[in-house]
Parts: sequence; C-alpha cells; structure tokens
Amino acid sequence: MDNRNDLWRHVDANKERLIALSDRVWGMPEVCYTEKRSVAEHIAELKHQGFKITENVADIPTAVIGEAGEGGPVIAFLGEYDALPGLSQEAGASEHKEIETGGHGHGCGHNLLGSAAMLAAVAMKEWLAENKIPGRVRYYGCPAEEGGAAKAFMVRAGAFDDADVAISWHPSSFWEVAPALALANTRADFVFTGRASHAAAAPHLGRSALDAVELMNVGVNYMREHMPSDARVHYALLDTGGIAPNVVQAHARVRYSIRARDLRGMLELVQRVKKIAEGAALMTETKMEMRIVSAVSDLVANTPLEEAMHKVMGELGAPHFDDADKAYAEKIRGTLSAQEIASIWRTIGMPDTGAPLADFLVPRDARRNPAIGSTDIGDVSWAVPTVQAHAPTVAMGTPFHTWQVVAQGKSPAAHKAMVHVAKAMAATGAAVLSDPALMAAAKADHKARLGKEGYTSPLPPEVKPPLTMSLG
Ligand SMILES: Nc1ccc(C(=O)N[C@@H](CCC(=O)O)C(=O)O)cc1
Repeated sequence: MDNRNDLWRHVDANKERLIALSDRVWGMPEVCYTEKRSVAEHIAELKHQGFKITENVADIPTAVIGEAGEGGPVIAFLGEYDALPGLSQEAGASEHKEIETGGHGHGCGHNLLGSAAMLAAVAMKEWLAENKIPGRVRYYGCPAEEGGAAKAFMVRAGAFDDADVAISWHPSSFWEVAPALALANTRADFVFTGRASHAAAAPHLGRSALDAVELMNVGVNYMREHMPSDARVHYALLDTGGIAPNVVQAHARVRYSIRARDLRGMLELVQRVKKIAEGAALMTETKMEMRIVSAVSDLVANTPLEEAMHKVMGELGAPHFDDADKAYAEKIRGTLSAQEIASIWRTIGMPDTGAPLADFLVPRDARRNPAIGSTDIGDVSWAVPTVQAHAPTVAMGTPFHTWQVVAQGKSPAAHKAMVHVAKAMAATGAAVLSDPALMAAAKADHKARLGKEGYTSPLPPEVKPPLTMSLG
C-alpha cells in the first residue's frame, strides 16, 4: 500500500499549527521537569486534534500521552520540549544576545523535536481514519531529556509495554537516519557534610566539605587515565558551601555525569567514582552521601527500521532551502570556528562540500566517527524497536547546547526541516503498520539484539523521577 502522498498531505495540512506550537514552546524555555507551560501547550494541541489524553505519566506532571485509532499495532512517536539553562538568546540573530540575563533557551532544539513528532502523529491519525486502517498512534510528550531520564522512568512504569515500534528524531546538521549510538549515563549528586568554624581563629575545628569536593574532583581526574577511552565523566558544582572564605564550608555538593558504552561499564565506573568520593570524605573527615539523580541506557539499533526510514528519507530528499535560508546559515557559520565546521564533516567521514545547510542524505555506509552523547531514548530502544532521524534544522557545523542553536530555533529553515522530518517519521510508521513482514523483522532484530540478558533498568528501584533536580 503506497499512499505516502496522502500521509504527506496530512502533514502539510497541519504544519502551520505545529510550527506555531514549536515557536510558542521556543518562547517559554523550561528546564528539566519544570515544563508546565510547554506541556500545557502540547496537551491543548493534542486535545484540539482529538487525541485521548493520559496525563501525569509515570507520576511525572510534565509527561503526557495522546492516543488515537483503534485496534492494530501501536506506533509511538516520541517528542520532547525541555530547554537548557543559561542559553537565553534572541531568535534570528547572528550574534550572542540574551533575551533575559541568565535565562534558559532551547539549545538542543526540543521545541522543534516535540512539535515535529506530534505533527507525524497527527498526520498518521488522520491517515488511519481516512483509510479505515486498524492501528493506534501515540504521541509521547516526554520532559527532561537533558539529564532527567524521564523516558527511563516512563519505561520503568510500563508506559511502553504495549507499544510496537517507537519513532523519533533530533535536530542536527544532517539529513540522515540517526546512528544508534549513545552512552549509558548516570547522574549522581555527591553531598558532603563537614563542620563550620572560623577559618582564621579556629581552623583546626573546621572540616571543609568544599575541600572534599575538590579532592574528589582531583581523584576522578586522575582516574580518567585508567578508564575506557569512550567513557566520559564530568561534573558541575551545585553547592560550594557559600561565598565567605572565612567560614569553613560545612556543606558542598557536586553533580556528576558518569557515562560508558553499556550498562555494565557504567555501573563499574559509578562504583569507582563512589570510592573516590569516599576517599575524599576520609581525607577531610567529612560525611559523604551519594544520591542517584537519574540514569539512562545506551541505544539499541534496529536494522530493518533504519533501512525503512533511510528509504523514505531518500524518497523525500533533503529539505529544500532557499537563498534566504542559506544566507542566514552563512551568517551563523561566520560565528563558528573552522574546527567546528571540520568536526561536523568528520562525524560522517565525508569531505566538506561547503554546503551551508545539508542538501544530501548521508549514506547508510558512511565512514562515521560519531560524536556520542546520551539520551533517554536509549531506554525506550531496549523496550521497543526504535528508530530516529536527524534533520538539518541548523547551519552545517553548529554545535549543540549553544546560543547558535537557540538563535536558529524559529528560523524558516528549522521549520522546513521540522515539517520534512515529520513526513519521514509518519511514512516510516505507515510502512511498518502496513507491512507485517517489516514489523516482524523489526521485532526479530530487536529480540536478537537484546540477547539473553535482556534489559535491566539503569535506575535503582528506589529512585523516583527527580522532579526538583533543576532547583539546584
Ligand atoms: N541527538 C541528541 C541526543 C541527545 C543529546 C544530548 O545532549 N543529551 C544529553 C542528555 C544526557 C542524559 O540523558 O543523560 C547529554 O548527552 O548530555 C544531543 C543530541
């Protein structure tokens, strides 16, 4: 059954509303688990589109599921809408210009991510109804991707138990099927408690929690030499114990992100970091408590789904960008270093063509040197066969988590890429739904990749969604 044009017609018929949703969410950047206004916008649009709504998924007030259709398999489209701290930036600018000092910003393009995933779901809903095809489509509104692991909690709560396939995308420099590579990642707070005292008059009575944090960080930085080369460890100081040098710091807290290629490697590394923290507490005569904030798994690939999506993306071709899109992209590229631009081409192992915006589909067999981060889609990919696209919402070479991404978040090029990738996602969903052999192949591939051990949640059972993690 090839009625992609029908499906794409439904994408085009709804694109203005969903572009408007993306722009509204861009304008109300909310960080991990504080996405109250953004989720309200997503819920309002789902209601308008006639989806059945389930709120408070996995006891997360900013998570939502919208469902439509009857019977048949369940196709899940995954959306996000969380922003990043400290990236406030004017839209359409080609220089760093905050809107609000210290404000948040959509530095990973999740305003587009959520809206395009919903646009795909809306198109598929209309297509199912129009053609009386049995099948259900779900939009998963997932908060807190940036370290909150909301999807891992949603998986643990069973929100994906009856989903058959999951489809998502991420803003990028490229038009491609996303390589299924992500590091398992645990975020943990190390909380040190010491004893305050007068730093000049009675230093011998004080025990510094800040010293403990500093020694812990030194210890971890020495550990780096002796960890697997693809592991990553980094930290942020959440509490330095105060601003007064003459008060011995009785409390201090450091948040670590500890990443490795798989669950086992990550759990081993977490234990090594914990030992170093214990050592720092011993050296400083302070107390240490480790609190796991969140954790995500590595990604499981799915060859049949990736091939199906690649085929659709080839048929669609890269988004068509006009001269104005290219001119703005060139301005943004003027703010990037030669290394940043070279680095993006290196990730796909291809020579720089000088294109300001992607105008080609990255081949399946590209000789990649991928830049590997983490994502809570990892946990979904262990539960359900999963595939993701990348679409070029930004000028070629734009590094993520930067003001340049925020600036481009409402650009005409970003809107075009968002609509285009919604077509790719919807058509991939329709392909699996209409082809039982493809569905069976996707499930068989998934089962084989899970192996004998299967999936263990990286979240310790007692850890609940860290709804207050953004409060510091
Ligand atoms: N296609 C992408 C997927 C994830 C990210 C990303 O930056 N993720 C955060 C999330 C971390 C986490 O989930 O633990 C990170 O790696 O720090 C960036 C692009």
